[in-house]
Amino acid sequence: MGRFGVLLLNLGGPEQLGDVRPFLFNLFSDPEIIRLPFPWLQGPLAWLISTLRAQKSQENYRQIGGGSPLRRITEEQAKALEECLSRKGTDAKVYIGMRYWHPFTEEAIATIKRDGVEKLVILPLYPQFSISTSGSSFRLLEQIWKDDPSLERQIEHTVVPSWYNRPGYVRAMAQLIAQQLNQFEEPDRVHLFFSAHGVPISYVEEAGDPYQQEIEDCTALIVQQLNRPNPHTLAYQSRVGPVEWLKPYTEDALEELGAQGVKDLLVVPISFVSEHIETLQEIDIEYRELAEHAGISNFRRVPALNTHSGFIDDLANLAIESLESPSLQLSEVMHPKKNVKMYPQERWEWGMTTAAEVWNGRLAMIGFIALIVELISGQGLLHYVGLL
Ligand SMILES: C=CC1=C(C)c2cc3[nH]c(cc4nc(cc5[nH]c(cc1n2)c(C)c5CCC(=O)O)C(CCC(=O)O)=C4C)c(C)c3C=C
Ligand SMILES: [Fe+2]
Ligand SMILES: [Fe+2]
Repeated sequence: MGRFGVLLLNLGGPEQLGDVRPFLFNLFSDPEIIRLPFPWLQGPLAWLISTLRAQKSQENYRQIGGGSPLRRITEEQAKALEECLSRKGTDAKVYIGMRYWHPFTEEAIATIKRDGVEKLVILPLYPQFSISTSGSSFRLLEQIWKDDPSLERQIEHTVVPSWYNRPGYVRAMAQLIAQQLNQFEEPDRVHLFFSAHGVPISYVEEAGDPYQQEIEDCTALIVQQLNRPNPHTLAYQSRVGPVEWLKPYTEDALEELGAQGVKDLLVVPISFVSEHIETLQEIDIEYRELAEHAGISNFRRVPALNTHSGFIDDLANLAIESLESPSLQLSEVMHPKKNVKMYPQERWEWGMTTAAEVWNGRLAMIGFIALIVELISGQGLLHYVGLL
């Protein structure tokens, strides 16, 4: 029997304030996060936005203790998963590959190769698939595989694109919600507020990102499992930049519920399984304040799953099922046969025409001038459009 491995994919987060700028640079350098028509703009824009956004972002990380807890929690999840697999009779090593910060995906693959892993399950810690999250990590892995053909020979891999509909995960979520509901004075009067991380609407409508559908299906499954009379709302948080994102926006939905007279509200973060800046800072501090202003006097939140035992148990079952019957290859996830244009920059490459070349030049001039103005004045287009 060969050596088994499970690679957990996650985003990564700055561990100290000094990491914030380079972390943001890595994030904005990713074409799956900022989709630009011209690849050469990516580096300069990533530098510009990360430099200008760093201060505001650092302030948010300062409010949660000076760094993201993501690495620590992901390591705890990996350890719990490894132990659970072992209890179930499967000896597998669990690795962590972060997309934008340590331990990077590249390092994880180097270790996996050195350890002689022969069967690998690639398991994102995002329950729902998005081009901007799991898709981005899969794309990176595909590139790593292309750059090192020995990986294909050594490792039989299988990819889990998403798992929001796993019964154990849905049960664990419903259990956490029920626990919180029961602590309210009148549990049935509480409004359940599912808050998912947003993505620009063009990801869904133009690029065919299944994210919104998976979020909606996931919410419906959890509500069904919970089987309580509470009304519920689904909204999208953490918008960045000038374009339209999935709606309703969390801040608008909170205002509206406040105006309708809702007093007791329980927020359920559903697109991420660890505590992170957007639960600890954005929900617990920013949205709480906004909700209280809107008249929602009793604002509480369901904790993230972290190492919830039912959740880890389900992840272990999922990993074992995938090891036993490998199914999807990276190439199949990345280039699906169905009619979905999952990876936008491929389209742009096809669209490189003379007209695009002319626009290249014009945009370079506009961008350069805007950059100078912004750097001198500290105010400008990027502030105006909301990227900073
Ligand atoms: C399912 C979860 C996530 C989706 C979808 C997602 C898309 C997405 N994110 C940005 C921009 C930023 N994200 C940032 C941090 C961040 N994002 C997620 C998850 C999803 N992102 C998490 C868990 C975190 C926090 C990690 C941590 O440190 O705890 C940040 C940096 C923080 C900040 O400055 O606000 C940015 C920027 C875009 C543009 C996007 C979709 C295109
Ligand atoms: Fe994000
Ligand atoms: Fe945010």
